[in-house]
Amino acid sequence: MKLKIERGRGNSGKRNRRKRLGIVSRVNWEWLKPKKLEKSLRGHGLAGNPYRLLIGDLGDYSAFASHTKSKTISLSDDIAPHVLPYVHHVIQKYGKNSFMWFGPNPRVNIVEPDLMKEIMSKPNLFQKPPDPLGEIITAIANSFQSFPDSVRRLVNCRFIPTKANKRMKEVISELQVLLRGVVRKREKAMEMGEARKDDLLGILMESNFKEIRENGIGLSIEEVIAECKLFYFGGSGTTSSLLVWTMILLCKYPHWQGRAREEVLQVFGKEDPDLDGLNRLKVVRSLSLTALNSNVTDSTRGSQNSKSYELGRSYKLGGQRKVYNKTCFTNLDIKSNGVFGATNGKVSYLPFGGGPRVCIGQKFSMIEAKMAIATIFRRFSFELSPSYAHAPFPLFTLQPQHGAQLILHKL
Ligand code: HEM
Repeated sequence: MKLKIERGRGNSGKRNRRKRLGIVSRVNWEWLKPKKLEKSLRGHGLAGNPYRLLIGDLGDYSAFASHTKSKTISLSDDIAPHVLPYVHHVIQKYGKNSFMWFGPNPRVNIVEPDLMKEIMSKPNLFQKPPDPLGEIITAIANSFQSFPDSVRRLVNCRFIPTKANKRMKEVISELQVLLRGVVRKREKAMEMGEARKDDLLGILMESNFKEIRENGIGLSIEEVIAECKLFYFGGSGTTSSLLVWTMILLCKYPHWQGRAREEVLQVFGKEDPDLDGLNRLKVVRSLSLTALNSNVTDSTRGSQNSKSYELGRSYKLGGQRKVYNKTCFTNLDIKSNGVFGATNGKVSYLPFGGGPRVCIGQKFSMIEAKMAIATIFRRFSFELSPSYAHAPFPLFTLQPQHGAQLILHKL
């Protein structure tokens, strides 16, 4: 009996200690650490709002986003205030060397192309998020959700069982089961010597199989699936979004639409487009590159360095701080005197990212886009429908929020 009482006391003592430790670590995470980071950021010459408990700038971020989501802009307007209104507001208020709070995590805004390039070229100092697909899915999920849920998801990083979240979880696990089945089938085929080597999964599995056989290390099934999903998500929305903005842009500039068509007809005549001809489409390529400039709105790098790092001549970065590496602050525009008129030359041009983690599909996507453009332009001319409302909307890539209503005229 005595033993029982002592054990009981011991357990409740442990529970109390754990509770106290839990409270201490929450206070540290929710308040002390962000305040310490804030002091260090300000000490390095960066400016931003004071940290607000748990929520940081997320309330303002969401309010600005909801406000602009209900509006449309003119085709000649700068898209930055519409696409990333809060980031734009913070930069207007605090300047280029600024930061904002995503919950208790600060993010530094980087808008100068040279600094972006410097960050992207140093993947050991500025790491890509370990799960870029997770970031994309979270971004997509958040943009569909109402503010309190999305904020709680971001702040707590916990699963909140809302209807949308539950459906998202179901879809993700259905996709996982489906893909695992496909990979297992391929594994069996490989074992029987009947493997397909003419698609991404086949090539990936073959090289992985070889690596395991020769060196004893390789990707797990889950990692193979993650790679395939990354390619699928990274490659599908991006190129179609590029095509849509190229067409919208060329409705605004019918003169350039005419020049692109002339080039396509000159190169292919009545023949179907081929790879050799696509490589000769200079005007089409330049126009696509121009439309691309505002395709991907931002990308993120985390900096986990304990030592501080001097970025350009502007400021030092260091500590466990996220770097919000933005690439959107250029306009979807071309001037009549040249296709690169308003995009400040090639200096600010980073649509495929940069450094060793540059987009692996950039050449492929340009071929895809030129093939689609060549096919459409030979058969149709097009103009914007009066019902088109210009509202670029960030969903990893930029999407036309109300669709892209175009009127096609058969040639
Ligand atoms: C217009 C089309 C495209 C654009 C604008 C684009 C843009 C980008 C950007 C900006 C990044 C780097 C993100 C970062 O640094 O955080 C990236 C990475 C990536 N892209 Fe693309 N992309 C396009 C097409 C494609 C296609 C067609 C594929 C696949 C077939 C693809 C596969 C990938 C992959 C796998 C990565 C990750 C590379 C890595 O982390 O090492 N992309 N893309």
